[in-house]
Amino acid sequence: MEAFVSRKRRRRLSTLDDSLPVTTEDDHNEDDSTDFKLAKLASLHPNEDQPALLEALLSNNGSVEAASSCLGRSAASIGELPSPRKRRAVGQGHQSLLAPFAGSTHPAKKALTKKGKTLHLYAPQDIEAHTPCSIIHNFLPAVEADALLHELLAEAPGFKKETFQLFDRTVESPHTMCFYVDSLDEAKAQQTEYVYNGSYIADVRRTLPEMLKVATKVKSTVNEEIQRRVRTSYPDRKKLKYQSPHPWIPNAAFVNCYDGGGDSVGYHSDQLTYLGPRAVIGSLSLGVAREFRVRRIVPKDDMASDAHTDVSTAADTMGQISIHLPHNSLLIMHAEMQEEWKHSIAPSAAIDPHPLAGNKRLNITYRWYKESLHPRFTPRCRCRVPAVLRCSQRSRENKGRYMWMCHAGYTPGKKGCGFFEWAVFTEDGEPVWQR
Ligand SMILES: O=C(O)CCC(=O)C(=O)O
Ligand SMILES: [Fe+2]
Repeated sequence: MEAFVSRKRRRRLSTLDDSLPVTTEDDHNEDDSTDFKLAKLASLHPNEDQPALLEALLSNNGSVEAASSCLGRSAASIGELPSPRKRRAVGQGHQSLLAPFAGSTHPAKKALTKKGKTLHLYAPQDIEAHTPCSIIHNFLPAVEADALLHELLAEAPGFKKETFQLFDRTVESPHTMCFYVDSLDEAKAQQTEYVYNGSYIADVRRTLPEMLKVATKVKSTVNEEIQRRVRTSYPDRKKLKYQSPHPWIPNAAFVNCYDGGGDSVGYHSDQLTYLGPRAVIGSLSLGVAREFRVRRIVPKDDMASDAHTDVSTAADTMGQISIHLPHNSLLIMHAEMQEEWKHSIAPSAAIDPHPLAGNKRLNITYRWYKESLHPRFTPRCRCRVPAVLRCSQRSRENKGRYMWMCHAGYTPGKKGCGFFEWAVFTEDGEPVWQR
């Protein structure tokens, strides 16, 4: 904090400042620009990411002090804990249906998970009742799944690790991946127009023949599943606010490769920038079976009320659910997933090698890139880079609101401009441009 207080004040940046009310509580600081306030907060809460800091600032009317105490209530309790939290070992055995919920067409009202615990789910009925996902086992005829796996195994040695920025550290994802689109024109546009983590993707490939064939089946199944979910699980049997009423069209895919149990992907929500609100994703697993873990996002305000919650355990407040993803299973992440839950592929101490893939798991996440969210339409930040679309998840006050933000914070070596603008969408999730 000292360093920031004693250093020369930075130039006031306009856009974010305009959207943030300047508080009178912070008497001496009311001239501080928002990025200065963010920097102060970041120095006080190094474990928080920039969006979380910004949300804390927003929901505390721009007061660094109030935002810090809101974020800090949980951090302060670290010292009070007598010992590091002990994780209880969880049985890995297969399970039959969760009897009381079997046959239910509605998601259970009461959370089944508890702080620090992992609930393992295998049966499709349980998965759809307790998570925002549905799963179809043995999705493709066996020969087709094998052909697709062969096609991807031949590609995988050329895949790369993704890099992203965590404050001033550049971090590599602990698995490799590659991006595929359906036409050469689209690949060119992706390489020159679409920005991810502040840079362009150099290696964008054309969807392979087996992938394309399978995409047709994924498309019809995902659309059927969306309709079924609306009928069986959503209030008044209506699609969610901001969810598209149109059929889902898979036109892009990230293919992930996990080579051995050590490869993984940490908890995250998928970027909505080009998919829009309430995105649906079809995720096909091939090769080694792995655990897909999901957990509900808990607003910071709720966590703060738990005296024994610290920053490291906060994520675990509600516990997590592990979904077993065997070879040839299609997982559908429904419209409520990205905004309200996070997901990950957990590292695994032991895996069963697959006859074709050995230690590898290949995964295709089919996505629908919306033309209306092409970067030629979306706002640019002051770094002149298309802004990133995020959903406010951590503060109760702004929960569910969408915002356009400077891409930085995710970009290796870039500092960012602090750009922020609330995003406006129609009921059907189409962007409404304010300019
Ligand atoms: O490998 C998986 O099943 C999930 C991958 C994932 O989360 C992603 O590509 O965003
Ligand atoms: Fe993801």
